[in-house]
Amino acid sequence: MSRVLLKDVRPYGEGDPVDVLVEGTTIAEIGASLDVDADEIVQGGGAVVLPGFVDLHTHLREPGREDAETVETGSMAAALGGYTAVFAMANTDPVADNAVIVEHVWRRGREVGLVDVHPVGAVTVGLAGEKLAELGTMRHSAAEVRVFSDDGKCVHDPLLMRRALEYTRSFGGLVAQHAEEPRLTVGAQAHEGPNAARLGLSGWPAPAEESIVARDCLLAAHTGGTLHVCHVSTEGTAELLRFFKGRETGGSVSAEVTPHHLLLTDERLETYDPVNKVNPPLRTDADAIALRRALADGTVDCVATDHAPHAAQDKDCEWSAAKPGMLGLQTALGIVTQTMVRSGLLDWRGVARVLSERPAEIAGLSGQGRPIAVGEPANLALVDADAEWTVRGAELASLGQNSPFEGMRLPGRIVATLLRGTLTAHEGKVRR
Ligand SMILES: NC(=O)N[C@@H](CC(=O)O)C(=O)O
Ligand SMILES: [Zn+2]
Ligand SMILES: [Zn+2]
Repeated sequence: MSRVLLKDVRPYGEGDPVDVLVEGTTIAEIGASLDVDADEIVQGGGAVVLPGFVDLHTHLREPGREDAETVETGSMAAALGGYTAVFAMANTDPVADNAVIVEHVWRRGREVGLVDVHPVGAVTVGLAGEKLAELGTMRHSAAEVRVFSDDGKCVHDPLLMRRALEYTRSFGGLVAQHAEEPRLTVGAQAHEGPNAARLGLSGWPAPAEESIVARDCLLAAHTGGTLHVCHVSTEGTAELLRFFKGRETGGSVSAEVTPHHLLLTDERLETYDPVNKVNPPLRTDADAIALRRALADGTVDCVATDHAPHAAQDKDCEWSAAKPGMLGLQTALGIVTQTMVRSGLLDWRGVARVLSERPAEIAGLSGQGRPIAVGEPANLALVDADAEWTVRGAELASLGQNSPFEGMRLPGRIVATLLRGTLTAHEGKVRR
């Protein structure tokens, strides 16, 4: 059995440094200055140990756009970012709306072996919003799909959404909704407000998101289904979630916020640089502040990256022609450290909750988001909380280079990532 010794680390950033011995796939011993042999020693230098991160919202672009990202390059980015599990969205080409495609993505993830790649199944055939996909077949495939989403598009037909909630309920699945009322966002290019007006960009109004969130929370309660709200972007959505989560109902609702919606606002649109184009759009300062608060108090359950790599030709063009989306996997921890930890809104226990424990619970992953304790699976991320680094899109593992954080100095560096006891990343390099 292989043994990895993590020297001088602080679980959840608490107490004096200890050593953590990993044997095979599990944590075997935790104690001060362990005197044991190991195949590999990782010098922690006081680094914070957290459970490996779980991303409920990743775009890996395979099949179909392997020029933007593949399961392999996306897995590398994930490992370097501290992730041990990612959920690969279904808006590929062909769409992951059947057992063949989800099994392909699942198998590729296993072959690469750097992170657990869980395919998300489409809710409707071809993401067309007209007919339910074969959800049960995907659930019972080798990929064991549990999370279903038409992300990129909204399941806007309320009857289809109702049926999806009812059907997924029958096998313990959930529907992750991209909340965007399409009639309110025809031609939308930017958050509807003074900045978009001044820049001449057509608006994406907050109620386009909020009206769908309210409707779907009502449907989840009525059907007893499980709803997950993707990339919450407005203060109003946070208020709605607070209201619906406070009600005693049969259904269940969870929500995620992206790192970019925690940090960036539509003030960045001034330059018309399409690296800032994303769906839902960057909003106002007041929204970002409300989202941080909602994440801190649990109204928004977790952080999900919405990692959306794009090929250069889809971003290096005029604003209206550019595709929406931004890289996220390798910068998420840095943004969360900056917006949530440095601001005092979350401690490292809280970071473990929003980046690992809650997403693992929402998706029903039994081996992820576990306590850092003897006998538990060794899915771990080591974080140098004090180190700062400068983001360079070209140096990130993704094929696409569309990072809006280019040139920013971020706190919080991933020292190492372990997937079931095996180092997948160490000192900025992927381990194969
Ligand atoms: N977020 C984005 O702006 N783009 C995503 C789709 C999505 O998450 O809605 C993509 O697939 O590129
Ligand atoms: Zn989306
Ligand atoms: Zn997405």
